[in-house]
Amino acid sequence: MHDASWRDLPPPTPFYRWMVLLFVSLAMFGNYYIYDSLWPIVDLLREQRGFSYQQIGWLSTAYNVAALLVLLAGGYLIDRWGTKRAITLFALICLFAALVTAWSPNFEMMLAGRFLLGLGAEPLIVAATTVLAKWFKGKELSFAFGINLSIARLGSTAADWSTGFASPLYANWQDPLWLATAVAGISVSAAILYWILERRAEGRYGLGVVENNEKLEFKGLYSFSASYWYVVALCVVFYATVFPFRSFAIDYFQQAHGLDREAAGILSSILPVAAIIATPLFGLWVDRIGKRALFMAAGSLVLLPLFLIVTYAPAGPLVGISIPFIGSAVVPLTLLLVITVLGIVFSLIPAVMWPSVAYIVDGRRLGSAYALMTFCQQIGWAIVPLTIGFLNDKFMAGPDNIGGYTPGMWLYTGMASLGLYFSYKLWRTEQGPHGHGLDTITSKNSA
Ligand SMILES: NCCCC[C@H](N)C(=O)NCC(=O)O
Repeated sequence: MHDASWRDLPPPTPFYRWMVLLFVSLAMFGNYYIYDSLWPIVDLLREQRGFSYQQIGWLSTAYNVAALLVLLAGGYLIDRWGTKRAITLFALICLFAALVTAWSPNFEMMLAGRFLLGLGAEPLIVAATTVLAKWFKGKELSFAFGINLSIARLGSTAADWSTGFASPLYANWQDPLWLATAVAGISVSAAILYWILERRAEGRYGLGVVENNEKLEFKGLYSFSASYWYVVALCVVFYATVFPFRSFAIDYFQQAHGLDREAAGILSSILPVAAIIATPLFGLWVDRIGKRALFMAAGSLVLLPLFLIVTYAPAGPLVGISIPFIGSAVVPLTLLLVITVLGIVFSLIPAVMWPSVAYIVDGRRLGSAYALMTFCQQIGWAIVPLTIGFLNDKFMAGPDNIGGYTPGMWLYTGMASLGLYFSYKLWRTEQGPHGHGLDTITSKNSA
């Protein structure tokens, strides 16, 4: 709680604000790195530990199950402890989770590690959003969110790139996970530095107050409009397609397309790299011209054929990619084009979809609306990796039977068609009398 004297204090200096953004974003960097550190070792887990694809699917789903449980209480805990304690505690949980995942060759232990990661990582993301709202409200909030997401996604990129810069570690499944544990240490250190900064700021600067931020409230669920539910439905199917695809992508590129691990990691990294560059640009563009529902429908349309192109189209000529200090790769042109386009869609849809909620939902219920959307997101994202794992096992997918990966690709395509349907329904609704101006409000004509 803030007393009246807080309002008399000067606002934090820009330097102080950007330092807070940097440390909170570094905490997110570690969080994303640990999550994605598992995907470059899928083949090693199968070869050295005898895991099935479905067990790999469970390692992904365990994260979401924990996130679903903790998201119910996450907002309450952040309010009760304050963001300083909450971020540090959640970063420590992520560190412990990384340690448990790396520790034992036992599947159940690894599952427990991924479950713990879900307990720490998703509320850390919510707490980071709260910090940004507190420090940047009325300033460069959207830009700060963009930077924060880009630094977080650098964590995903670094995990993919570790197949190049840390290639000697990939002789066994465990060493890359120890590296992830070390990166988790960066996350905890950044959280502690943020704590110190905010503590020093108290009594010196007046910070904004964030009320009812990100609290999940099921009451009043029925009063959200049809447009809100179409956005939520798109969010569910979109992330349930892209995140599971990323989880299995490196292994898929190795087994079905014959790439080595380094090349597969570099290829997979194009998706987050494209997102780092293009997400803020799409955000700026859509703010200028509106057409949000149309952009979401266009993104969904572009997504639709990509998994079938990867499966059925000729691989095309080989092309070289070189990333200074990281490594180089020679990959088929078709794969390169598909992953680049997927990266553009992975920038476009999130850049438009998340801010669109603010136009559809009353400001007082925005926190609740976002929390509900994230909750639903986790449900779809929990189910699909398990199903992909089941399909890959059932159809005996592997280098000697690459057709075994095809049912999974059809599942992604089915999800993408649902995304196209929901985004079309959203666009139609927004054209009619119950629209919220998603396609018409721009930075020029908004009040
Ligand atoms: N390893 C990434 C997990 C991010 C989950 C988070 N709930 C989310 O959806 N963030 C938005 C994004 O587009 O990354």
